Amino acid sequence: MKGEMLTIIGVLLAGGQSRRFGTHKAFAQLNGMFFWESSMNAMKRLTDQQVIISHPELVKVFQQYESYFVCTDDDNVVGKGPLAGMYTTMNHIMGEWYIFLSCDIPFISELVIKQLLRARNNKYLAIIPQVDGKIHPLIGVYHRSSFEYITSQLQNNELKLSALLQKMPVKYMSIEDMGVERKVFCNINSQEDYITLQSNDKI
Ligand SMILES: Nc1nc2c(ncn2[C@@H]2O[C@H](COP(=O)(O)OP(=O)(O)OP(=O)(O)O)[C@@H](O)[C@H]2O)c(=O)[nH]1
Repeated sequence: MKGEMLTIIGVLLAGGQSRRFGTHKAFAQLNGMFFWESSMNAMKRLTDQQVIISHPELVKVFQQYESYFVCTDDDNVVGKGPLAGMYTTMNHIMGEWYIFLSCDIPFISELVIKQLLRARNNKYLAIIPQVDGKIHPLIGVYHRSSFEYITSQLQNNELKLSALLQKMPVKYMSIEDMGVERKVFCNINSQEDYITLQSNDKI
């Protein structure tokens, strides 16, 4: 998998257990579209290569859809949450920048990703939205150099993304900076969230 340096790698993180949701939430739907497709569509046109880093049960399912590169977390980090997916992708696929998106943000839009990418410069290792004081590390753009921080977090078993971001130079962007609606950052964790989403089309 390692090879020529690509510029921007789009990574869909879909290796979670969805314990709170009860079934794999990547395959929940809003308006006839799978949640994972909303994330992929938001970044597809802006990236040189797309990767789905998935749960072992889902690899074959994802492979049916399009010719995305689909893989699972490396054995040495399996069970360690989203950081494991970030590590695995960076370990195998060379890029300068990586867009990491979770698979439970059905309102995500291409505009958000464009705005995060526009903010890239050599001062920051990550560009992350911050909405009403809450950070969204899984709607993020990360530089290749963040790999060493991710590796160190995993080695120390510090698996919270907020802890990772505290160690790196990060640019935080508000909804005003990006010119987008608050709604695009809604994420679905439980059936209750999903029912609310279906009844109101918002949370
Ligand atoms: N590759 C990979 N992705 C993960 C892993 N854990 C979570 N994710 C992804 O990270 C995003 C946020 O996940 P969470 O909602 O925090 O965790 P989850 O396991 O999906 O759900 P819960 O079991 O309810 O906590 C989702 O897109 C998950 O698929 C993991 O171990 N590996």
